[in-house]
Amino acid sequence: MTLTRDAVLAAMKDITDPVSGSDIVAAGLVRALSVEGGAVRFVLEIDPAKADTYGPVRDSCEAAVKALDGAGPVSVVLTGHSAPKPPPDLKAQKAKPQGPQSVPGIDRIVAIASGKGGVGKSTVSANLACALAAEGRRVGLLDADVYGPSQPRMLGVSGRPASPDGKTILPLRNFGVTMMSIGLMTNEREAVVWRGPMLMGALQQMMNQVQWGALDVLIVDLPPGTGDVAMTLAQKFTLDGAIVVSTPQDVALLDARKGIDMFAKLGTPIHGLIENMSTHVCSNCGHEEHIFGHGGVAREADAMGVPLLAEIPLHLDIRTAADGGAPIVVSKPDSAQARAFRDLARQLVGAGQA
Ligand SMILES: Nc1ncnc2c1ncn2[C@@H]1O[C@H](COP(=O)(O)OP(=O)(O)OP(=O)(O)O)[C@@H](O)[C@H]1O
Repeated sequence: MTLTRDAVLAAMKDITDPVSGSDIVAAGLVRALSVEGGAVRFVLEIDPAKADTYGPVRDSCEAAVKALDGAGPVSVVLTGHSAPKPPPDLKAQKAKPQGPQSVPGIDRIVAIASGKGGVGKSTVSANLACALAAEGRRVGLLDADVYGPSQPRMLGVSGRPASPDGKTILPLRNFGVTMMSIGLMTNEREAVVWRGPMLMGALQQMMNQVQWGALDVLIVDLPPGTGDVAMTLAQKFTLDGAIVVSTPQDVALLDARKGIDMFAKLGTPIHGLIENMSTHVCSNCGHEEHIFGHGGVAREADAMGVPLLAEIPLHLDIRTAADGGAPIVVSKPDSAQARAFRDLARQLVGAGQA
């Protein structure tokens, strides 16, 4: 049975908001609900001062949704709706000027965004970073997906980053890419309350306290959608450009358009669109088919006057490589699939964008 948003919301109707006394759905706590296949993600927007009270509520939500027919992985994150007094560890934030800043040592910052989750933004980011490294570029990859960090797995790194002096953070490194993930700063099983100031503090820490070294380009893998992280990043740091990843489906394109609009409003140049899961090539017989349609992203790019940077095929090897901790660009560098990413990297380098 296909799981629907309505079924998810109905399942939580019996869970009471301990503050207002009404159910959590009616109290308006459930935000950013996304149901894709069986995977369910949403945030509970709460008063950060009451984070402890809401821990059990979060657990009840997770249990109620998991019990539904067709439910797969369920992720519920607590997030704060009011800005409390900044905690004392945000001194760095106060000292910084207000406008977008560049980061010393980092020549370019390029954000990889998507309107919709699951379109392959992290896969594209990992492969692009590795392909740029193979071109001899000094590349950093910041996994800023606070809701589902995936770069440590994709780049095959584990362990927590060290901070020998308590001030600087030593990033991880593999395949020539220097990598850091906001997700590595939190305990995996801990519900994180990403309050606005905390998010800003975390991003600033990632940019300024991680020892990136000298980089030609820092790729930032954003969370899906047009949320706080993308906006904070664009407002606080000088972004050289954004790349928006979409599948050819109308629904993904609709969201991709929102992403492009957001960057346009924030004054971030759009380097272009990438169509992911474009053509499917059967790994047995080589037959090509267009599972999600084809050419939709090219038409959209044309209509919006932004370049179509690449069409990445939907191929089993891309998924198994990413899941196995060595992106296709590294594990099968001569395959047609890897070539799509390598051409993309060369194109960006040629244009002075990476
Ligand atoms: N071109 C492709 N061919 C085959 N599998 C792909 C391709 N691109 C991505 N995938 C697979 O699709 C799944 C989702 O990809 P990924 O995690 O990169 O998406 P995302 O947009 O970053 O998702 P989210 O931001 O919601 O976490 C992964 O299992 C990945 O391996």
